Amino acid sequence: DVNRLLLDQLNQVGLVNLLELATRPNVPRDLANYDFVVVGAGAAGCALAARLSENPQWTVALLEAGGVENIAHLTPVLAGYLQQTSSNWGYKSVPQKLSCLGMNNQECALPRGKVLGGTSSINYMIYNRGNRRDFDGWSAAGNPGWSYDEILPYFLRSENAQLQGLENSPYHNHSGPLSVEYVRFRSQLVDAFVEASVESGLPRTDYNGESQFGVSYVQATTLNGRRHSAYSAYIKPVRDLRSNLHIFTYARVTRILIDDATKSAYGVEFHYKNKPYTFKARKEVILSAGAFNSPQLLILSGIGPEDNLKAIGVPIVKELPVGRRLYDHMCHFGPTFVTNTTGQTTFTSRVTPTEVLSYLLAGNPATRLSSIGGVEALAFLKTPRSSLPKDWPDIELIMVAGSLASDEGTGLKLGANFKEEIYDRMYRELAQARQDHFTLLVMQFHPESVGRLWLRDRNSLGWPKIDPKYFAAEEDVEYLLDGIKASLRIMEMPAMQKIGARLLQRPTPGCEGHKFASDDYWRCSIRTLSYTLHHQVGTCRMGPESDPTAVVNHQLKVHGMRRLRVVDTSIIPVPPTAHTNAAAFMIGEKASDMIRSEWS
Ligand SMILES: Cc1cc2nc3c(=O)[nH]c(=O)nc-3n(C[C@H](O)[C@H](O)[C@H](O)COP(=O)(O)OP(=O)(O)OC[C@H]3O[C@@H](n4cnc5c(N)ncnc54)[C@H](O)[C@@H]3O)c2cc1C
Repeated sequence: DVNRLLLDQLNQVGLVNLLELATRPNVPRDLANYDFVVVGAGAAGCALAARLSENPQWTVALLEAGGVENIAHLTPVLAGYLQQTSSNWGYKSVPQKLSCLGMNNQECALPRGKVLGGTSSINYMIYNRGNRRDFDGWSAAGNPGWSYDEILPYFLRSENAQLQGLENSPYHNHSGPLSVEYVRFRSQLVDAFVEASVESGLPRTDYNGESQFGVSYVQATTLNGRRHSAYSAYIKPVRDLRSNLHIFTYARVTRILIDDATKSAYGVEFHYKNKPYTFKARKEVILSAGAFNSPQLLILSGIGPEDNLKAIGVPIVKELPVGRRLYDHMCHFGPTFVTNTTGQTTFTSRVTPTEVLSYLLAGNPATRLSSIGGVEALAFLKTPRSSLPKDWPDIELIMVAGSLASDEGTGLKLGANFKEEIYDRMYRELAQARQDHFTLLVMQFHPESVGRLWLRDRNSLGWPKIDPKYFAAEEDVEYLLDGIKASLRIMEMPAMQKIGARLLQRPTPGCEGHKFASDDYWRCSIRTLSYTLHHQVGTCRMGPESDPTAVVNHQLKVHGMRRLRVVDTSIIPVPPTAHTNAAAFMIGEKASDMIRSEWS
């Protein structure tokens, strides 16, 4: 019927969310009581709140600092632009000495989602779970319940896979809330890359299946070519059906309320439209505010390292190493290769009005608009330097049908804080000539470098200080160098020769003193074009009480505290062999079971 059709169309373009905000603002009632107060509607927070509210006896408040998604969030090709919107918290690192030399003021950009859906609403939508050994390692480190065999059911529970050829795989489920599909739009460049990878000896693989090792077209958290965020997957389908689930946007939590005598959390303070409010939690307060904001909230509430709490004048409730460890996955943004093809690189300005109409109105999932920011394939490799077991990759190549030139310097360059001269001297000409090209981002999975996060003052609306210390360990650069060499070997394969793929002959600014493409040139380039894939973990590290680096235990309860958990990627103890969004959903799902079994 016409109304339904109209609603469907409005939904497609994200307008329903905006209307919802205008017509149904959820105004908080001061001092309201809930069973559970969940802070942050990101990947883990949405999964958790949706699962907890399945029990009609329990009331759940989900508090989110940001607003709602719109058409830009839903359209995968625009991923790179979202970092410049108010849906990004906009964090930057403190100036780095050994990395991000190509960024303004040597500050690495550290985007995070600030919107219903959190970072799952602004990320690049790559769906990737990790290696069996990652989780077995968590379990062996004193975290019972987190081995691969025990967490796989939670990855599956969240997934609704529409992956051709994997219909019968025991590693995929087809009935969960989160849609996972292959990106339908594919360039000739990715076909050549996959073929060349196979020619170089890599097997074709399902990197979320039995073995990660090899090459695959990318699996994405999209539904019919549109972003499927935590909000779209978990909350939207149920929010009108559950009167026990209350969702508040633009609600910025500033402190956890704690009874000092019993060390029990009993509520939160937050700001809504510049006014302070309090919510009480009868059962638990759960922080799902992400790898930067969950530790910030703990420290603001007196749970953190003694020196930091003393320095900012917050009374100590519990001394814990909050923020003391910060891991991430660092990349080299490149190498970039030009090709003899035409019309294959994802230039956003090349999107035609016909493609837009066919995507928006006919819902065609196979247009350029469904490309997840140009990412088309992943390859998981081992470098000769790795001493890890043979089935545990240490490098990933992320094949992107473009570069900073794809949006002519209007999106990614600004989002990542690249200096103008990087764009001018390496990419501008590619954009002007609409020269076909692609980039292989080379990412290291298991870095030795460890950063940290702390607070400079007790301003609850301020930014945490973040020093990721990328490449403090020299060895990390050597891994990426090996990864770059592996990518160059793939370029020598016949499938790459067929499309005339050759290294872009534009030296990285600042590295001209080294012979182009020599080892020292690449080492310099790695420290200059240092690009994080935003997989920050470890700031509220999970581990047993005996572990001096641990903040939460295996049930995600904050050590020494009662009725307080952290449920998000900050609990991940070491960087996984994966991008971190899938793990966030898994953590939300698993936490909901732990909470259910405790309170039921
Ligand atoms: C640009 C970018 C691209 C990425 N691409 C990928 C990818 O392709 N694949 C992948 O697997 N991973 C990717 N990641 C990483 C991945 O998306 C995140 O690790 C994951 O989504 C984090 O989930 P989370 O639940 O831990 O936190 P988040 O999703 O960040 O959720 C935290 C939520 O808490 C809210 N919040 C924070 N503080 C407060 C407060 N004080 N009061 C109220 N609310 C608050 C935030 O606004 C946010 O909504 C990317 C990340 C970024 C930034």
